[in-house]
Amino acid sequence: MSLLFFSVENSEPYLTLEAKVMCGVIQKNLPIVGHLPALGSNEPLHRTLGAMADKYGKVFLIRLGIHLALVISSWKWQKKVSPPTTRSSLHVKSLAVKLMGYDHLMLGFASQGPYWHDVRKLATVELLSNHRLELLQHVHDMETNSFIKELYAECIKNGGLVAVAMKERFEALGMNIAKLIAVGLVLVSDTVPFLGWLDVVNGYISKMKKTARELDFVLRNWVDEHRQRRLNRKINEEQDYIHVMLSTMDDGKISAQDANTVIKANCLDQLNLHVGKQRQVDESGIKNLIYLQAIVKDTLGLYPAVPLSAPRESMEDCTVTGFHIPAGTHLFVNLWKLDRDPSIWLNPSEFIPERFLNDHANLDARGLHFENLPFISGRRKCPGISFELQELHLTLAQLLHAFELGTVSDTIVDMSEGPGLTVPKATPLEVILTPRLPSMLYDFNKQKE
Ligand code: HEM
Repeated sequence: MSLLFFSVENSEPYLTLEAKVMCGVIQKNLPIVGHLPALGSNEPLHRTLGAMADKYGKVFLIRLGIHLALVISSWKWQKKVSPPTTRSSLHVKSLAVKLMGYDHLMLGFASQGPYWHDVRKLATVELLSNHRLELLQHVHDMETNSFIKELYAECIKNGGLVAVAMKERFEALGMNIAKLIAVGLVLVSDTVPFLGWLDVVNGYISKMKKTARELDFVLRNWVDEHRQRRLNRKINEEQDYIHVMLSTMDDGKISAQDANTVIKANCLDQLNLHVGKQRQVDESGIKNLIYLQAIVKDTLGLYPAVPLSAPRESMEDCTVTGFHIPAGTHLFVNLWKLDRDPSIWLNPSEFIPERFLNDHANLDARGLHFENLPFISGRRKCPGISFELQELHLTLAQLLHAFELGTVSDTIVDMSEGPGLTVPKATPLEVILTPRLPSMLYDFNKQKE
């Protein structure tokens, strides 16, 4: 089977418009059942298609304007229609795609072909390669540190806690990092915002606290060991300094007691500063934060930033497990529904990161496991996976380590989704931040000097 993607910014309003005009459901051996009022409503398309999957099954056809579209909501089906090396694909031509994708020049909007191939290679081998991300790890660390520092400073200025609208903050952080790391993919904040994970604040404070404790534990062990090693080394290094002080004493310029005090203070100051810096979690510490990784996985499953794959088109007639699929049929994979399959996940709509510690411990989100596909799989899978995971882990770790998070007046966070290609929150997220760690870790004393 030959399939292909195209991406449409704001594709949901576009699809909804067309769907309003002529939309019905065809199932194998079933007639069109009529119009779907829900498609004309404000409900996000992935939810509408998800509800249809509950009614009509994990695979069904809809009529979308003049096109037929196959909608897949099960990982078993997705596996059958999206082999990683699908060839000879045809790009869906549409005016909307042409206009919004700069005449198919943006990577996500480009037709499969030599241009897409070259730009994709540039993105995966150069801009977003693991090697490059490793080289530029300090950019991630630096930007995330100053993001946390800024929030911390606001807390201090406000007498200990502050209410912050997070969306803009995350957008600015993502933008800064993306600009520095992948100049040329600026599209990130426009089309692939990656902020949905903070929604987990909704009733999950205890899980956040558990993560913070995990961070404390891992870092404390590391710091204790490190502090001891560092102290020993520092004492050796100070030997030279001591010799100088002793000779100054011999000259009668300083007493032995004063010399001792100066040496100790000097030694401890430097050590505190050094250890203080290390107590802020960095990229190298993330691999030990198993629970934090589970939180990110479960959040990506519950709130995939791209809930519905961009439609692809079959170039020729084909059969998918007994179903006849005519050439020109569009394909949508409902990633949102797929990640909530009750035959795989216990209580799929609930936030239970523990599932990734036990039964599904070996699953990762990189497109190898079809049960969990927030970045999709195959040739058009997201090239920003490593970048994104690095950023999510680091920002979440730093944030939960540095602050207690709460909601304004302890209200439940409104989780409703707004319209768009990605899943933005309908209402802005405001959280109350209260520092957990001493200000020494953020170099405020040093800054005052
Ligand atoms: C949580 C964050 C993200 C998620 C869940 C995500 C998910 C996805 C998915 C599902 C697709 C395939 C869409 C389709 O059906 O065509 C995709 C494509 C893409 N993503 Fe991401 N993405 C994320 C972040 C990023 C970031 C940070 C970047 C860039 C630094 C990025 C760059 C791209 C590009 C360029 C494509 C198009 C690839 C192509 O068409 O060959 N994504 N993403």
